[in-house]
Amino acid sequence: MLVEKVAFIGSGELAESLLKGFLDKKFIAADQVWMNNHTNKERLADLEKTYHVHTTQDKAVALKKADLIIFAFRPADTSAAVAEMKPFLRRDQLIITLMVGVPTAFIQSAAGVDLPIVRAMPNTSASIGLSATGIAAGACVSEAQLNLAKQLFETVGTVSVVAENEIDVIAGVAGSGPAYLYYLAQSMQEAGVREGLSEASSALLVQQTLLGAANLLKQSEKSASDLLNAVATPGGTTQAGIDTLDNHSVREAVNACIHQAIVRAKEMSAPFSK
Ligand SMILES: NC(=O)C1=CN([C@@H]2O[C@H](COP(=O)(O)OP(=O)(O)OC[C@H]3O[C@@H](n4cnc5c(N)ncnc54)[C@H](O)[C@@H]3O)[C@@H](O)[C@H]2O)C=CC1
Ligand SMILES: O=C(O)[C@@H]1CCC=N1
Repeated sequence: MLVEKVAFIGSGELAESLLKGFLDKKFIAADQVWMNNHTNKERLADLEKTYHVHTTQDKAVALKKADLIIFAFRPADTSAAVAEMKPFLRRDQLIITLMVGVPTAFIQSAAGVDLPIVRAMPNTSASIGLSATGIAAGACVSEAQLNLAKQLFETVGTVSVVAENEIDVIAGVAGSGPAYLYYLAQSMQEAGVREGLSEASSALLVQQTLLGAANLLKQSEKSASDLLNAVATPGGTTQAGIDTLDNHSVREAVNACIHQAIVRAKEMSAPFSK
């Protein structure tokens, strides 16, 4: 399946991360892309200037002849956005929806048409081709359409095809996941500075440490716990640090963090599941 025209409805942080990744990997060319939002003309002008894509505040223009439509607005804006799009949505268009907590069945029923809708949960690392994305097929999606969505997200990272009820878990682990690591990076950088490093030096050391550890975790045959043990010389500095994390119940905190993110996804889905 070839894609002729892609419309992004909603042009915020995630839409830009995906756009950048898709263009860099040449899955689509800039002149095949229409970016839309409903109020922020300046944002559209910036995107047009940076990526040379088409932009429009008119949904009819964005959606006309679009064969791939990406819903990238916030969950709370779903009903209004789908109502605006309703006259222009057709069964031969593939929709990819990114909103946390919004089931494909809700969009289907709000649109009033049997639309092929793939639910996807990528993360912002798509901008550099390193997203961990989960995708799930809605009721009317053919195998070819699911494959197209898979191919699309494979251009910007790894893809796990899951059942739709697992998307909330993927949101909690991988959609929000980069933020947990940025939180860790912030904390490590601040600690480095507090202990006497310059801001620049601490930032570089932390960036490279995270990058090296992530690459090794991906490339090595060893598990995270084997790799941890390889760093922690018995009686050494690492063990002193890890014992302190354990004393502060950081493992439990990470579990609770992911659990709460998933609970929030479920809370957010409540208005759409009635
Ligand atoms: N930011 C992230 O890392 C991730 C976000 N998501 C999901 O992606 C969606 C977008 O998130 P962000 O990009 O962070 O939000 P954002 O707030 O940066 O962008 C939302 C965009 O939607 C536009 N919008 C609102 N109502 C609209 C309407 N009626 N018609 C057209 N455009 C409209 C806004 O103008 C804005 O451009 C959310 O639903 C979120 O749950 C999913 C995975 C990761
Ligand atoms: O924070 C959020 O709600 C969105 C969904 C996953 C990542 N960002």
